[in-house]
Parts: sequence; structure tokens; C-alpha cells
Amino acid sequence: MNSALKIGLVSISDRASSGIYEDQGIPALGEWLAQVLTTPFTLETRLIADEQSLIEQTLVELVDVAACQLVLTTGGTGPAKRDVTPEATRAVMDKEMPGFGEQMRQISLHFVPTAILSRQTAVIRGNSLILNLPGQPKSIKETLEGLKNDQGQTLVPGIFSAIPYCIQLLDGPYIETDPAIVKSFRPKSAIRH
Ligand SMILES: Nc1ncnc2c1ncn2[C@@H]1O[C@H](COP(=O)(O)OP(=O)(O)OP(=O)(O)O)[C@@H](O)[C@H]1O
Ligand SMILES: Nc1nc2c(c(=O)[nH]1)N[C@H]1C(S)=C(S)[C@@H](COP(=O)(O)O)O[C@H]1N2
Repeated sequence: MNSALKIGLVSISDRASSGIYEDQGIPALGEWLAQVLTTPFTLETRLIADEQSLIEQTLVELVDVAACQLVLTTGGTGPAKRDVTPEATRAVMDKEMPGFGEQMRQISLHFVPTAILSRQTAVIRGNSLILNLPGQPKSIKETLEGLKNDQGQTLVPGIFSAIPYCIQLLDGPYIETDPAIVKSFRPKSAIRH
């Protein structure tokens, strides 16, 4: 199976979803993906409140019905009572991919000491990867892209480097990126020319 790339974006914020402020999560995710992906893709976007059952329902629908091979959530990963995104994500998983959360916290510590407050994780459901990002819109680029010096050299690799190969291992489309922004890493045997 090697269908066209479809990515689900879920912004989870009580205030953005009720109109108290404008959602910046989905635009930030969409703009970043448009810059980095050289593979054509389509988006399915959802803006929802921090309600566990609604988050679970949305993730299931994006994977099982809309057939997104990758789903990125933003928001609701912190310690506050209504932050339940990781619980909802785990509730719909087949298996957990804890390395993504570990690496994102490592990256984020280069930007903010409160990075350890994010409980973000990643999971596999069916043939799809679901990944939690923090709610702060600037954290999207920080965690996906990593940290570069003034000369543009990578100091800490962002987690997106590992996503194309992960999707490939799940029998999804072959995803390519602009290496000047994020170099996708694959073992030599998995590279297609
Ligand atoms: N979707 C969003 N759009 C714009 N800014 C956001 C969004 N989500 C979070 N932020 C910003 O990042 C900060 C930290 O995000 P966090 O997810 O902790 O928000 P929150 O306090 O849980 O509130 P809410 O769920 O209502 O966004 C917020 O105070 C807000 O300034
Ligand atoms: N890269 C990055 N990671 C970050 C942040 C940030 O600004 N940049 N904010 C942190 C803060 S302040 C919190 S409370 C947690 C959880 O945020 P969330 O509840 O919006 O998901 O993410 C953390 N991770």
C-alpha cells in the first residue's frame, strides 16, 4: 500500500476552540509542513477543546476514516487539570513510541526550562503515527526542526528526521523533505533513488 500522503492536524485548546483567541497551532503546523515537505500532501484539520473523549474520537476518525498516515496534535500536554492529550493519545494506541517524547523534551530544554512540563508522546494506531506537540505555537518548529546555529548547522536534530522512515515502516508513502530544513534519515537499504 503506497497511497498519497495525508496528514491530520489537531489543535487542542479550550480558548482557541471557543474563540477567545485565534488558533495559531494549525496555521503554524501547515506552514512548517509546506516549507519542509517536497512530497505532495493534503491536510485534514480539526480545532477542538481539551476534552478527552473528543480528542480520542477525533484521533480515531482521522486515522480510521480519513486515513491520515500521520497525525500531529498541538496542546494539552502539560500538567494542568484539563491537559489530557497524552491520555487520549494512549487510549487509542496499538503501541507507544516513547522515543519521540523523550527527544522532544531534550530539544525543548535548549529553548525553555519548562520543557520538562510537557508529557508529550507518540503512538502507532493501525498504520499511522500520532504525535503530540506542545501548545505554544513556536514549539512546533522547535521540536520538529530541532536547533541550528547561526550558520544553519544542526546542533540538535528535530524529531521530523525520523518520521519519514517511521511512516515507510508502516507501509505508508515515501516521504521526502528539504534537507536544508530537515534531513530525513533512513538506513541505506531503505533509500529509494
Ligand atoms: N492553539 C493555540 N493558538 C494560539 N496560542 C496558543 C494555542 N495553544 C496555546 N497557545 C499559547 O500557548 C500558551 C500555553 O499553551 P497551553 O496549551 O498551556 O494553553 P492552556 O493554558 O492550556 O489554554 P488553552 O487550552 O485554552 O489554549 C497559551 O497560554 C497560549 O498563549
Ligand atoms: N519547544 C518548546 N517546548 C515546550 C514549550 C516551548 O515553549 N517550546 N513550552 C513548555 C511549557 S511552558 C509547557 S506547560 C509544556 C506543555 O504545554 P501544553 O500544555 O501547551 O502542551 O510544554 C513545554 N514544552
